[in-house]
Amino acid sequence: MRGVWTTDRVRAAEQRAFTRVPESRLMRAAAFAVAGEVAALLAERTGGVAGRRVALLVGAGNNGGDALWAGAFLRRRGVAVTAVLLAPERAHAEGLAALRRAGGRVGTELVEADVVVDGIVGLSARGPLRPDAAALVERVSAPIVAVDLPSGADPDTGAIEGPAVHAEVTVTFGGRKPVHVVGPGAIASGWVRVVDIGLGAELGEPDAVLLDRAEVARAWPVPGPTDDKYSQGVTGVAAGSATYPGAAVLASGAAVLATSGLVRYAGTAAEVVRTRWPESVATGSVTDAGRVQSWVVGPGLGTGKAGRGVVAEVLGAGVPVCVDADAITLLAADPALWDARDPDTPVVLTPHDREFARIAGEVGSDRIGATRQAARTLGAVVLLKGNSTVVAAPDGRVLVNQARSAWPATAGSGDVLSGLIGALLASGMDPWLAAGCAAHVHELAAEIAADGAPAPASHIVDAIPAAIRSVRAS
Ligand SMILES: NC(=O)C1=CN([C@@H]2O[C@H](COP(=O)(O)OP(=O)(O)OC[C@H]3O[C@@H](n4cnc5c(N)ncnc54)[C@H](OP(=O)(O)O)[C@@H]3O)[C@@H](O)[C@H]2O)[C@@H](O)CC1
Ligand SMILES: [K+]
Repeated sequence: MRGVWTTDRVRAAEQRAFTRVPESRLMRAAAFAVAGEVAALLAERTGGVAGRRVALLVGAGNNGGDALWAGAFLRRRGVAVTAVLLAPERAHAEGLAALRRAGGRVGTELVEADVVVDGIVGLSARGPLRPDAAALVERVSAPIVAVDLPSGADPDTGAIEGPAVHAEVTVTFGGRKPVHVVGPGAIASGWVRVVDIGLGAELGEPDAVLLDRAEVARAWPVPGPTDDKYSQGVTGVAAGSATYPGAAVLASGAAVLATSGLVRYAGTAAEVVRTRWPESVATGSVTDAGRVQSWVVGPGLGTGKAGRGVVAEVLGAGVPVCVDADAITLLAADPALWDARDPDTPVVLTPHDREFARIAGEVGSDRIGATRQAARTLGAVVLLKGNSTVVAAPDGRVLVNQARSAWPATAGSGDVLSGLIGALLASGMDPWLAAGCAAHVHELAAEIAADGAPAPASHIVDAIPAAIRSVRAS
């Protein structure tokens, strides 16, 4: 798992590292990596490095120092470097001297450049770009390499509440920060390159993790020679209605394709589900469904009395439950429904922002913090949907699944995700990991289904086997 650390943690690691390595050496290591990335981008965009032009946007702190040192390294490769100082009297003195020694130019006006380096602000960033920096960034048309993070984005939340840099590449040090993985900052970061400048060992346990594809592959249930349809887990799906059977078909289909376990559908869309997924066992009610190892409840269920009864029944069934869509709305409107919950069985809630607001208050700008808090308060795994999906467990663990495209954002897509989660819960997987693995495969299936053009949720279901195959081949 790749880690994500908040700025407090990075600062603490930095202080520990300074007892072994002088600050200036860490800065030069950071700057050297930035220079390498700038040279690679120059070569990719212009076919060469020597003789190309780079402008450095330099703020008042060490982020600007990194940029100035990177400029000095680029001079050695024959690049024409001009530093634009936003706060000339506070620019990093050593970095400035190094750039001047190497033959770099220094000014306060933006010049024509093939690549621009954003050294305006890094870990000490507060709020959006200030007007002078914003005016400068607005005039940049060349691709930008951001030092540590795109200036104007909040390092700890990825929130962008005004003008900000939108980078092609971000070079960061030691480990990812929340800005690189969540919120608009994750998009503004562009491609993120993490460089270990000697901080890695000092960082300790991460605040959040990103699941690697290989980890999803290892966790995904694969039947062994002694397994049968029951030992792989039986997923119950309580979703959809006779009038709106779509959600039932999508959630059941996702569960059918996710594992080799059995799927039992319970609800008024039984006829349609049985026709579309003949391998499932479809009955009219939860009471008649028989034994299951997990329930998925909510998609297309409706928010009336009948839906309420179904939610109460599955919450009291003594098996893990994935609570989605209408079931979340029902729980929010009637907290007494929680009383039906078996306290020993895990619940995974899968809200989008509006559902989250109903059950746990407005998400706000700190998506990781809000999800972690909700998981603790509700005593449930909470999966907050979004461009980056955040999954928090009641014990404080957080994982982030970053989308590579926006294709999953389509009608019915959430029904597919809940079916996948339900099947993994039935297999006995840790609920937090189950939600993370399901989000990963869901996103990949959407990408495969889309293949560059919009794909409806039913095609996302059909792409699940290809997504699992692709994950397992990694
Ligand atoms: N961690 C590590 O191990 C290593 C870290 N290193 C590097 O150090 C960087 C952190 O440097 P840092 O702490 O000196 O401050 P930094 O981020 O440059 O900010 C400078 C000043 O900008 C201002 N400012 C604030 N908000 C603003 C805004 N929105 N728009 C415009 N300006 C704004 C504010 O000044 P103010 O005007 O408020 O006094 C602030 O003090 C880190 O990101 C990495 O690049 C590497 O060198 C080596 C290893
Ligand atoms: K920056």
